[in-house]
Amino acid sequence: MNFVRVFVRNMSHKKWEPLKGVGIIGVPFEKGQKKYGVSVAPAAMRSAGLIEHLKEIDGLNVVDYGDIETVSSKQSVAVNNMSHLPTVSACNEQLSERVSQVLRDGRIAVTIGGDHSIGVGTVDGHYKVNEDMILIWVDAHADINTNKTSESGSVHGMPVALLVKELSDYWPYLPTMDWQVPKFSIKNLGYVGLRSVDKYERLVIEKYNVPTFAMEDIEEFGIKNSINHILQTLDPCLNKPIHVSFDIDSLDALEAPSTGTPVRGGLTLREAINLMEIIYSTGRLRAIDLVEINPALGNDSDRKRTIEAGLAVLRAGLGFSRKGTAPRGILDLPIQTHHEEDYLSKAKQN
Ligand SMILES: NC(=[NH2+])NCCC[C@H](N)C(=O)O
Ligand SMILES: [Mn+2]
Ligand SMILES: [Mn+2]
Repeated sequence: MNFVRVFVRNMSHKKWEPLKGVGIIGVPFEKGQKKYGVSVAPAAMRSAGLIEHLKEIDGLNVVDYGDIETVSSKQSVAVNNMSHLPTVSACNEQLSERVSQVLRDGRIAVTIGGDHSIGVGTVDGHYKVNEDMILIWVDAHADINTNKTSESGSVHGMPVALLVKELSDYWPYLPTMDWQVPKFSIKNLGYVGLRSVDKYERLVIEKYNVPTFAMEDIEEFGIKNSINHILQTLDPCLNKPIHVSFDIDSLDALEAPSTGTPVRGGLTLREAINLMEIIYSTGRLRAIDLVEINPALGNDSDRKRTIEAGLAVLRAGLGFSRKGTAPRGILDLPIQTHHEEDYLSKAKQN
């Protein structure tokens, strides 16, 4: 009787078996934009103690899946207004596989970029494992240009448009991208933090009614209501896996100066931490990308501040509590605080 009940419960919760922990993937890649240095971020994050910091989170098991090997593609196909497409494509193809592997291993996939063009690989890899996933794009920018609407020709401004099926007809044939079939629906996308949106990007967001909390909306509703509204809208039954693609430039340029396309007037670190804590607390967060940290930009203090902000965002998304955690095995310890000692010795004296 007991056995049957346990068995049934396990069956119905098959998808939400307890996670084994997180898997870290580094993507030292910068060909999705034009500035030197964003490819250094995974190494900079690692030497700032990324793995150790995450291991300090109570009970979190961390496995490092290493870096994606990024090589310049020798294929010389050119697509109009799309810089380094074959190289971007080759990196994302590998990344997609690695993300799927981490998720299939029962871990949250934490990907450290790299520029935001790597969102193609992370979301593609997540979608292959969880077709019902929802995507929260936290960014100053919408990254939903096509090669026809982009003013920069940089693929880091195009990943969302490459991913969503509703925009597939707006692209020409993209050589080297055959591995990636845009199946993800724009109906499962939400934006947080926008404040630099190109004309056609705005058109797309309005046409498809993408739940969007730009900075002025966050001003009005606060970060907590904003993210809760997005989660409710995309997933009214509150049972879908969540992917957060976090561009460090969503933070105010004062909080995260070392990034390629900074925009003033962004999220405070406190808002970003709160956002990640709320998403973590759903128990459904399955993938985080942290992108666009560029340690080569700014001075030492800029670099340090930006990396620390990135670490704080990741920790908040993975269960770190600002209230602190009790030491393990506390029940076995004789609990006696200094206060109690004082009190007892005073009581004895009297
Ligand atoms: N991931 C980023 N930081 N993207 C910035 C994109 C800027 C601009 N909208 C463009 O398409 O070029
Ligand atoms: Mn971005
Ligand atoms: Mn951005």
